[in-house]
Amino acid sequence: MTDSTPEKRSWLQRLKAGLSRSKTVISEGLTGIFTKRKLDDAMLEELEDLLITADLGVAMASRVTAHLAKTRYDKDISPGEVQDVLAREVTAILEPLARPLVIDSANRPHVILMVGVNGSGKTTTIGKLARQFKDQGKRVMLAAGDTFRAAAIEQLQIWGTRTGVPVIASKVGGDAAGLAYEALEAAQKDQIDVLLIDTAGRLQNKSGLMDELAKLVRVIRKLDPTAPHDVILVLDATTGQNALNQTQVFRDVADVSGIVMTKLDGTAKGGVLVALGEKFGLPIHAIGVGESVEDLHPFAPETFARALVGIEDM
Ligand SMILES: Nc1nc2c(ncn2[C@@H]2O[C@H](COP(=O)(O)OP(=O)(O)OP(=O)(O)O)[C@@H](O)[C@H]2O)c(=O)[nH]1
Repeated sequence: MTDSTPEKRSWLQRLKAGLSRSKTVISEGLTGIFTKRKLDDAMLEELEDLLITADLGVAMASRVTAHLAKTRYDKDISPGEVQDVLAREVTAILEPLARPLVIDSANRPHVILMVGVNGSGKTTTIGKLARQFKDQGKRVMLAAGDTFRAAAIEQLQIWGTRTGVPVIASKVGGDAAGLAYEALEAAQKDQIDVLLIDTAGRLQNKSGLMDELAKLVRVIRKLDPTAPHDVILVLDATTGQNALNQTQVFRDVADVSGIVMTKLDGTAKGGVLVALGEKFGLPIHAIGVGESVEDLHPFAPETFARALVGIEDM
């Protein structure tokens, strides 16, 4: 696919438009700082503050400033040169983490547990993934494992209808582990390729959440000792630094194997993906740049990095 095809252009434009608020913070900040000709301590300090404000994290901020201090101190430097250094550093951190979700056909089905706080975009992401897998010719099933809220069950059912994918659900207050067991049993019987299990995301009660997820995993392992094959944490980019806390908690309560970051359209906090990558090193499977199905896109680190820092030549 070339850059000029409509599909690539449209998702790229959504990403760029979405990240434009982060981009503006960074690129306008750089233009403000690098007005003087020679790089000095004050400029380096302002740069460090700017990168922290833009949610890129302390580690990235100190590394970039240390690199510039070493290579460019007392030399002329333009905002564009700093943007290039920044884009390269961000790409270097995120490149090893970009990993498309791979469905192993040896797993029958491949079981994906979706975790994350309520409102993070979990259900929407499940719907988008269901559609994408279905379009690849896979047989997909959904399990409404967030049995606490009627709205969560209904929403998953809507996605099921929309994508033509069966949904296993119970009534509100039902046992999530029992439901997951039934779903896996049905999926095995129906020769399903991918089973996506929604879960409740009540962070307020960490030990409750841990018990619930542990029980769910224990129960489905009675049917398939290798399940779940992926545990995907869905994070909302607009929560900024909160996404770091959420990752910490979910990593403690579940064996998170990768992340999807949603709502990168329209936030000034997109830089948090860099801080997340640096701190936890979890694979990044996809990013969400809007509410419709085609807005879930495999993560492209360099494109993301350049859009984030505001390099325009894309
Ligand atoms: N702009 C934008 N909105 C999104 C994206 N992903 C999800 N949303 C919206 O975010 C809201 C919350 O998404 P849900 O999928 O309901 O979130 P959830 O984590 O399942 O939350 P509950 O259903 O409340 O548990 C919905 O209005 C979605 O349409 C995205 O990438 N961009």
